[in-house]
Amino acid sequence: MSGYGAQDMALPLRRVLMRRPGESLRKADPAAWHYGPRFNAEQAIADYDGLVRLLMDRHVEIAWLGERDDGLADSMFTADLSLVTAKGAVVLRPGKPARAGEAALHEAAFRAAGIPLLGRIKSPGTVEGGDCLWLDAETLAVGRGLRTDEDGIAALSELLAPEGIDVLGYDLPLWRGADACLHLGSVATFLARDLALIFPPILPVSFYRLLEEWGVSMIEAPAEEFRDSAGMSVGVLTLGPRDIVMLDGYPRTRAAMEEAGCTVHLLSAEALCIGCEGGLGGLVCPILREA
Ligand SMILES: NC(=O)NCCC[C@H](N)C(=O)O
Repeated sequence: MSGYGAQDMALPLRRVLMRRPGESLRKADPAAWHYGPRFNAEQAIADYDGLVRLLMDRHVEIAWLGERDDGLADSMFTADLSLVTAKGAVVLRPGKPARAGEAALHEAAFRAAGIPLLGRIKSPGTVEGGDCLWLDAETLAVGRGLRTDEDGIAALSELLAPEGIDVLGYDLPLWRGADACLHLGSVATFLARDLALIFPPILPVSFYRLLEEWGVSMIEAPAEEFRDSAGMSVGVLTLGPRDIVMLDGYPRTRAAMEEAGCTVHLLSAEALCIGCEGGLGGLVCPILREA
């Protein structure tokens, strides 16, 4: 497969960029990386392999970023470092300083895959992919918070404007503080173009209004499961419209999605997602989403 372009959050996932955790995760100091008490590197790697099997069973093509012992413990969260458009990849600049070295890995992977580089976010701006949600191919909503800042949003907007893409910024709350990971995608995930899973207590009001304007139906994630999952219950992986992978152990969130017509696949990945403070959706950088 050679196509690229993923300006949509829910079209069928065909091709992705991933990085299997290995030595860098094994050697990670949990306090330095802000990993939680459920962190366990060996279990996280086993959890990750479960996700890979699920994607391979579904014939999703995986382009691999090779694992090296380079100390980039968070680098399995590939969704945060790039956005892939129909015109090429945009390599982002993470707001978490320890992740800065990941950008070069992504650039090299796109070069190797023959995917042109549309641009990159440069200092001083920061943008993380977890903050970026496509409403349609011409409209990108971006959360402005601790990981993505005003300079980054301005730079992304300038880069994408010639492609006819509007970039809209939405303020995120501080929530659990400067060291924690909170993205726009932590509080809203598209399950289909017209359906989103949201966590209302910390959803930006203006973004909520935008979803209403766009006619998006919203499912509210149960608060106690959001809390018990340390905020990871909303960050599901959308394989295709209403075709969802979520963390096992959150039955009320699952039931809410099933009632809205979703097929839900469960993955046991506590050590990986709750331990490493990232959602399932963050583990996959879509290269191609296509009907
Ligand atoms: N999009 C995502 O779900 N990203 C998760 C990133 C987790 C990683 N530990 C971080 O703090 O950046």
